[in-house]
Amino acid sequence: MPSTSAALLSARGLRSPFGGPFDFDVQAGECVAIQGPSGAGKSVLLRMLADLDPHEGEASLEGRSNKAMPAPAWRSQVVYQAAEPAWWEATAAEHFEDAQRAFVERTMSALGLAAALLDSEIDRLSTGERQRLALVRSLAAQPRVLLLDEPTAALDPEAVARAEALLRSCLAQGMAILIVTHSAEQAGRLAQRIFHLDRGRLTTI
Ligand SMILES: Nc1ncnc2c1ncn2[C@@H]1O[C@H](COP(=O)(O)OP(=O)(O)OP(=O)(O)O)[C@@H](O)[C@H]1O
Repeated sequence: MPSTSAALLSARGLRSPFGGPFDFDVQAGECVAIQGPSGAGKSVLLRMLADLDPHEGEASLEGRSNKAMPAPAWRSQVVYQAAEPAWWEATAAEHFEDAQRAFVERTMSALGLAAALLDSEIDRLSTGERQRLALVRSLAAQPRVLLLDEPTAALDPEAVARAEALLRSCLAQGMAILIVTHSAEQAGRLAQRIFHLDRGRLTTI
């Protein structure tokens, strides 16, 4: 599914024992939803794109291969958010730089989160609060490409609407988003294209 215009993100022959080869382009400002049964290889695809899982083939950002960049440089621009994001400090606040504070509080407010939650112990937060804070953390990295693995699975409908509005504003600013979602409604609301993955093979709906 490669396209002719310059893509923000490209996959060429990207594959592992768990899926592929994947060949596709995603444009700046485009959202692609990835759907498919449990175990189909959706997370593996995102993790290969973020250079977090071993793979053959390559991913490129505006034509620049991930092989030509140190992994941390690639991962700072192509950010993967796991379905169950990891936290390595006691509070969310400790995961942010001071310079990010204004952005973090603004983004938390957009997601319906009180800034006081930043200083709560992560373990005491609700699953939905942690999930939204993970989205704040992903966005604070200012990625060019955001790879989201079921980012709203734990959220109520109002919180889902807030998260989707935020993602739409990111798309309007030129971010590319790939989102794994089991919700056909969410895919329809957010995505310009839907990829269907089954047993590691990709088709476009
Ligand atoms: N490092 C690994 N070692 C062994 N098996 C793996 C590894 N990584 C992924 N797999 C297998 O690859 C398959 C795809 O896993 P993946 O997590 O991508 O599925 P998924 O489509 O995201 O599923 P779900 O919707 O349940 O999250 C699964 O069968 C999984 O067990």
